[in-house]
This record gives sequence, C-alpha cells and structure tokens, in this order.
Amino acid sequence: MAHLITLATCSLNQWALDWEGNLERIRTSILKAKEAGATLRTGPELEISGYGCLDHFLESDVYDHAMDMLFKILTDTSLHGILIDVGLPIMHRGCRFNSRAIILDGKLICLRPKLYLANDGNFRENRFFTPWHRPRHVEMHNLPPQLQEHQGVRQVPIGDVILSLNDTTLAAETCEELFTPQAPHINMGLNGVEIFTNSSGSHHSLRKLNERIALIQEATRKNGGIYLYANQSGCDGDRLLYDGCSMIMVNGEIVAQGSQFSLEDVEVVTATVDLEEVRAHRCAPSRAFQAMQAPAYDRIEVDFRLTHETTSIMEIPTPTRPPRYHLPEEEIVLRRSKMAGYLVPLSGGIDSCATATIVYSMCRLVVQAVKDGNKEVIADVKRIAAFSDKLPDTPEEFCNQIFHTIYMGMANQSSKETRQRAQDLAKRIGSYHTDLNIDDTYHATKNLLTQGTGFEPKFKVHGGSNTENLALQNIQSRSRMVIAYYYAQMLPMVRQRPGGGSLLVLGSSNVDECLRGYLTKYDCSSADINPIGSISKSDLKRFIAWASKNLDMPILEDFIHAILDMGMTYDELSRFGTLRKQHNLGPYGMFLRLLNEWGGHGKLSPREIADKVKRFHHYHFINRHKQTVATPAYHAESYSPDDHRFDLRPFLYPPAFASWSFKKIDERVEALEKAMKRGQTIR
Ligand SMILES: Nc1ncnc2c1ncn2[C@@H]1O[C@H](COP(=O)(O)OP(=O)(O)OC[C@H]2O[C@@H]([n+]3cccc(C(=O)O)c3)[C@H](O)[C@@H]2O)[C@@H](O)[C@H]1O
Ligand SMILES: Nc1ncnc2c1ncn2[C@@H]1O[C@H](COP(=O)(O)OP(=O)(O)OP(=O)(O)O)[C@@H](O)[C@H]1O
Ligand SMILES: NC(=O)CC[C@H](N)C(=O)O
Repeated sequence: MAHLITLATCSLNQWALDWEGNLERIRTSILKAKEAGATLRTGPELEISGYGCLDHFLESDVYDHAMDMLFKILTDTSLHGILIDVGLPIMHRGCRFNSRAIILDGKLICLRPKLYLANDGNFRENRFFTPWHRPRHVEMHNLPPQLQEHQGVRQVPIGDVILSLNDTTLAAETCEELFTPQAPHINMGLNGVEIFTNSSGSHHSLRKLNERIALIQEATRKNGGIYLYANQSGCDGDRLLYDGCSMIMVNGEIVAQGSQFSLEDVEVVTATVDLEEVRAHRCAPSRAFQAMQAPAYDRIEVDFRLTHETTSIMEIPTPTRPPRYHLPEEEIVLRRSKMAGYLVPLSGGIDSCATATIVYSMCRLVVQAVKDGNKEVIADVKRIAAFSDKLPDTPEEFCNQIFHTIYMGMANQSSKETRQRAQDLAKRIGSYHTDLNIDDTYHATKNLLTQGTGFEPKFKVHGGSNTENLALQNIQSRSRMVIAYYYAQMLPMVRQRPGGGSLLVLGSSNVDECLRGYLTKYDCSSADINPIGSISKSDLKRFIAWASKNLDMPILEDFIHAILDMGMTYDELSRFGTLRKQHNLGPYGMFLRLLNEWGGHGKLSPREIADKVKRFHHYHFINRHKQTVATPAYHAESYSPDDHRFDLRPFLYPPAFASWSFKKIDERVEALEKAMKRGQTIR
C-alpha cells in the first residue's frame, strides 16, 4: 500500500542581517509549501540571519534577533499544521552554534546544532561557531524568558537527535556534514531514518553542482531514503553567489530540482513520494546486519503524521527525472547596491567583451522574469530602469537603460579593429556607448614629468627603454580608470535619468591574468566589482563561444582569437593555478607532478618543465601584491587567487630564483639529465 507524502524544500534569496526581509521569505515559503499540500518544509542554512553574516556572528545581537524571529514564526498561526525545519544561529551555554530549529504547530520541538563545520576555501564557520562534536549527544537548552512563557516549559532538547513521527522517522543534516566521509546520514539511515533534511549555505563555483548531486545520490542510493536539500540563493552581501538548486531525491534518484540561478526570492520545490519505496529499497540483509551494529540515537516522539490522510486513486508519486546542470549565469548585483546601472570600459578585447556579454545575458534573464510576471524583479526593474515607465520588452531595451560601455582610444595608436569591435558589440547588445580619445589626458600627464624634471620619456619604437615604454603605456591604462569613474558618476545626469544616481564600474581581469600578474595595478582592473575576476580564460572563451551561438551574437566570434605573450599559455596557467590551489603544491611538488604529466617521450624535457614552473612562480610571486587591491570578484573558480577571502597568502615573497624550492628543482633536473645521458629511463 502506498504511503504518500508531499514534502517541500526551498531556495531563499536571504540577505545577511535583513531580519524582517528574511522572515518574510521564510513565511512565504512555508505558506507556499502548505498550499502545495506539504507536511514538511525545510529551508536553507542559517536562513533567519542569512548565511553570510561573517564576523557579525560574533555579536550577541545576532543571537538575540534570531530568537525574536523564531518567536514570530512560533506565534504565527498561519504557519501551523506543517513540520518546519528552519535554520538560525543560537547561543547555548556560552557557545555559538549553527543550528536547526524543528517546529510544529507553534511549538519548538528541538534544536539540532551542526556537527561538522565548513572551514575550507571561502568558509570560516569555526571562526564564529562551535561544532557540536558529539554525535548523538542530546542535552537540554534553556529557553529565553519570552519563549519559556510561550512554550510553557523552560527547556527544549538540543543535539544530534532523530524525530520519531507517527508514520516515519526524520533527521536533519546540515550542509558540510553531507560532504564528510562519515556523514551523519549513514548512521541515521541505519537507525531507520527515512527522511533526511539538509539545509545548506553552499555558494556556486563552476561544476560544484555535479559534486552535490553525486553526494546526495550516494547518500540515499546504498542506504535508501528521501533527501530534501535546501540551499540559499543569490548574493547575500558577500562576493559569493549561492546557487539554490534545492532538490528532493528518493533512493538516489532526483524527483524534484529547483533552478540554479533563479531571480525568484522564494522558490519552493515540492514532490510527492512514497515511503514504501524507501522501505522496499532497504530489504538487503547485509544492510540489516549493519543496522544492528549502528550506534543508537536518542529519539524525540512527535505526535504528527506526514503521510496523506487519505490517498486518492489519482495520486501518484512524482516521477524521477535526470539531473539538470546549467551554464554559469550572473546575479543582479544592482538589486543589492541600489545603483543606477553599470559601466564597463570596452576595449574590443575578449575580457571586457565577456563582462559586457554577462551583463547582456543578465538582461535577457531579467526581461524573461518580467514576462513571467516575477513581482520582485518587476519592482527592481521599475526602480533601476528609470528612463521610462514602460517595462522593457527586449533585453536590448533594458540593457540600454542600465548598461554603459565606453571605448577610450588614442587617435593614432588604437587599432581601427578594436574600436569597431567595441562599437559593434555595443550596438548588438543595446548598451549606451561612448567612443572617445584620451590623447589630451595622456599628453598632459606625460608632460608633467618633463615639466618637473626636464626628462622626456619615449616609447620603445622611438628609442625609449622598457621602463619608459611601460610607464607611458601605464599612463594610458591608468587614465582610463580615472575617466571611467568620471563617466560613471556623470552619465546618468548627462542622460537626464530621473532620480540621477551613478553607475557601478565593472572590471574585467580574468583569473589567469591575475595569477600571473599580467595586468597593470590601478588601471581598468580596478573597479567596483569584477564579474569575471574568478573565471578562467578557457571558461571565458567557452562562455563567449556559447553566447555567440545561444544568445544569437555571431559578432562574438571575432573576440575569441586574440593571443597574448605572457611567457606561458592560458592552459598552462590554468594547470599551475589548479595545482597550486586545489592540489596544494609548492614549486617543487608542482614540478614533480608536471614531470609526469608533461614529460616523457616526445614531450617536454625536465629542464623545459622546470623553466615553466619557475617562470610561473617568479611572476606569481613578484605580482602577488596586485591581488591585495584586486577588485572584488564574484567567486566562481576553485583556483581563484583572491587575496581577500579565499586564497590567503603573503604578498611579499623572498626572491623566487634564490629559493630552496628552486634549488631542489635544479638539482633534480641535473640528476635527471645525467641519468638520461647514461641512457637510463627517467621518471
Ligand atoms: N611588493 C609590492 N607591494 C606593493 N606594491 C608593489 C610591490 N612591488 C611593486 N609594487 C607596485 O606595483 C607597481 C608595478 O605594477 P604595475 O604598475 O602594474 O606594473 P608592472 O607589473 O611592472 O607592469 C604591468 C605588466 O602587465 C602587463 N600588462 C598590462 C596591462 C595590460 C596587459 C594586457 O595586454 O592584457 C598587460 C604589462 O605588459 C606588464 O608586463 C610598482 O611600480 C609599485 O608601485
Ligand atoms: N581602448 C580602451 N577603451 C576602453 N577600455 C579599455 C581600452 N583598453 C583597455 N581598456 C580596459 O582596460 C582593461 C585592461 O586592458 P588590457 O589591455 O589589459 O586588456 P585585456 O586584459 O586584454 O582585456 P580585454 O580583453 O578586455 O582587452 C580592459 O579589460 C578594458 O576594460
Ligand atoms: N555551508 C556549508 O557547510 C558548505 C560546505 C560545502 N562544502 C559546500 O560548499 O557546499
């Protein structure tokens, strides 16, 4: 006999410290879940405060306000009749915990603190929270007076606990716990838990969704079970983009999957599942033997059933579906910053072109959301696209209102092609484009040196040195930055935008060039935000090729083929970046690894590999200081060299050429060359 349950998970666009806004989104999600007939609703990690409060989690205000919001949920009778799993920070016996609150009919049933905190990459949960490093331990939590009065008791259980309902058993797992080798769901499943909730604060990075899906499939494929994954969505104030994609899986198969880059503030994902499928999946005796040995959990008895009271013949479980993976898209930073639009200095090269294309593809998403009647997006569009009361019909129309591109050439130096490419791209996407020459600024600045010192610098082609050449180039590139900010402040006024305002300046240096330091400090790489600062050149090229085809922009083909001489290729740079950050290899370790990858018959010699590794480190070390002032970039790439939050390294390095690592590389090269001369095979 079928035991059907309708369950709900959700993605909420929470914002750190937006207490009332967050509460409203939580309420809406619960009401939507109820409307869909769900008896259980789970939501993202720390949804009451927002996941990304960072050091605000050290403030007691946060714990106090979180309790206020919890109280509002408990006392809102419209939220009764459904089991609610909601995330919030709590203070217990003087320690701070990242916790879940399980609620039914206005009563807090228990608190479930996170056991294993996320502390790698962008995550620093150990800095704010204490891990509940005691699997299966449960004790009592003293409620604040207001909640004591409401609950009619002084305490509720807190700990790693299972809820035993009238018809099934349920337990909560929190984000990182799913990623650990001995994940709680293993013993919970062996203890008979049939439904697992997982509330996450998991930000997007390229290809991470595949890992999440694989982990959830693994969690329920061997042990059986229904897994509800909830994730925050959008930007919550930091440089991370939470990519939602909440989902429901049964025995390793997806039955519902939310969108990954939705503009919806509240997206509720529901599915109707059959408990019988889990029970049937668990029939193997080998699993039962392990279940007998599994450490036992404390259970809290809850007098509530999740299954439908009556099952009509028409009701069937939601069918399984294949996972859906998306190409990366962009979040509307404008929604958070309340600025009047964007400006990007458009050079005719691929990087600023990619930045512009990302903005354009965002305009497409926005116009689609407007057509779909998304209320929040319509309100944002009305506020930002202030030139007209009419809602934009096309992405180009919207783009023209919010996006400004500017080509800043030199009369006799800039190539006709780059100028034309910038113009053509602007025309295609509809941006408000300005084309000007910066010769006056350039000559005026250059002459300041001659005026002050009598020295007249020359370009190399006119007999100048490398230093003079670079200094003159840098006048041009740094002037562009100053002019870009000038335009960003003035264009809304020049265009007579109702309400005025100024524009966010977008940067466009890519992750590989940052890693190598192939950029001028304080030129147009300095901006307010850099949408591509953590995207590799090869992904950017792929994105441009994709956009050329899928966004009907054949003009982009012209941008793809530019080549730069940085002393290494982008593919090599990408490999160095990956080995340095993701494989944690220093120069010597990287050399040894690449000997295997790039060496061998007909491939690179040990000396060639050594030269490449050393050249990379030389440039990376001398240019690392540029990362300390890098424009905040939305985090996308796992080998991003972001110095602010993600890749914490010194910025003053001892000379690489004299380093012990380089000496060891040289010794190894010499030993290998000697061995080769003797005709021995090398490894
Ligand atoms: N340790 C340290 N800590 C803090 N600051 C430090 C520093 N060392 C130097 N600095 C500062 O940094 C300055 C050097 O940096 P910077 O002025 O950027 O100059 P630099 O790195 O010498 O030159 C820029 C490089 O980027 C290349 N580039 C630039 C622009 C576009 C492209 C392209 O085609 O895509 C390529 C260009 O060919 C050149 O190789 C020094 O003058 C000094 O002011
Ligand atoms: N003539 C120009 N007009 C406007 N902006 C420019 C111009 N030249 C350079 N820029 C800006 O300065 C940034 C860095 O210039 P650089 O020459 O390093 O280009 P890049 O790193 O190859 O990027 P791109 O591929 O966009 O040219 C560019 O991304 C662009 O935003
Ligand atoms: N908030 C978390 O626990 C996130 C950790 C996890 N590794 C992720 O990236 O999704």
